[in-house]
Amino acid sequence: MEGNSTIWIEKYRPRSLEDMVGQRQIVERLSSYVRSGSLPHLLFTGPAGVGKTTAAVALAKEFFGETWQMNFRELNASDERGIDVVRNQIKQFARTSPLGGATFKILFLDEADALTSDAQAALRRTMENYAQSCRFILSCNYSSKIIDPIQSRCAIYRFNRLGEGAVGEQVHRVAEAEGLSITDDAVEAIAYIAEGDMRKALNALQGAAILSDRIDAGMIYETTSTARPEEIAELLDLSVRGDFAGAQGALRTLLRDRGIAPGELIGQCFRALTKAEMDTALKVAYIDHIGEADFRISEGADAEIQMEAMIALFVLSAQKAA
Ligand SMILES: Nc1ncnc2c1ncn2[C@@H]1O[C@H](COP(=O)(O)OP(=O)(O)OP(=O)(O)O)[C@@H](O)[C@H]1O
Repeated sequence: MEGNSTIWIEKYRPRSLEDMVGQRQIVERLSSYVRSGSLPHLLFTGPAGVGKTTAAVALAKEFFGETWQMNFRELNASDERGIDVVRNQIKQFARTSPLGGATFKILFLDEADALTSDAQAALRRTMENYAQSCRFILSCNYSSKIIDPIQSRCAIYRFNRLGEGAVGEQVHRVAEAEGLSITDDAVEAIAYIAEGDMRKALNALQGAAILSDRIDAGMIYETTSTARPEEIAELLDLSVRGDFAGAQGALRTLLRDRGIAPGELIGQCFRALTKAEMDTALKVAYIDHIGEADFRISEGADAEIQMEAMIALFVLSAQKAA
């Protein structure tokens, strides 16, 4: 079956701006460039998997039609971060004339924030010198890492994490196209796991579809090694009630039996806490304990010991607050 051999994020990458889900304001503004036939340099910022590359490719297709591949080039700045990439590849592409009757070319530079500041300074000059023949679309996670003179030459587009509705819509589309049946709970589970990242969402769907063409929430949590939100809520609830043995048992089940990575589990506890309705002082203490454990694990401390220590501190803080 084709679906098993192709990566769905590529197979179902929207081919036009109109086919993208979410990001409506951005899609509308980008479409108006196509209608007017003119394009400034653009800076796309935002988290992974929300449509920055997709929008750049779709924009090029809509501007150039059949000749889009001749007039569009994608480079990833994290492959080569120094000034040479600007001097060689970028300048080389920018200076040559557009083809097939196009009035300019588009260079899409992914992970532009990986460029060194020297490389960014050279890029700024290239953007100025070849603005007639080439428009730049720079993409990055944080615009603060892009030097001001580049930012001021670009129209800035901030891509947000996709909402649960948008993720669900695309998951339904792909499931239908692949002939899968999927429960509402499974769609919800995918949206929970994805945290607004469509790449994560479609990979979770494809991972579960290897097991069966009838997908439920359990399969999604299982194949992505993620705890269910109810399990996290129970862990927190046991510790708030001061039941250390119970919380410790729940934690060990998740870590040892279910094989959930400590980093993932800490992230899930953090997300659950930020939304939880509980005493503010206790919530503050819990978030502080999470930050401490997260930091220590990142420094190389034993993850399981740190997680248990975190639970112990949860219980102590709850007892103090009682
Ligand atoms: N808004 C969207 N609508 C539909 N599908 C999307 C959308 N955003 C992302 N996708 C899907 O997720 C995949 C990854 O998205 P994309 O490459 O555009 O991410 P990105 O924002 O450029 O992330 P990165 O910063 O990691 O490069 C796409 O191939 C597409 O299948």
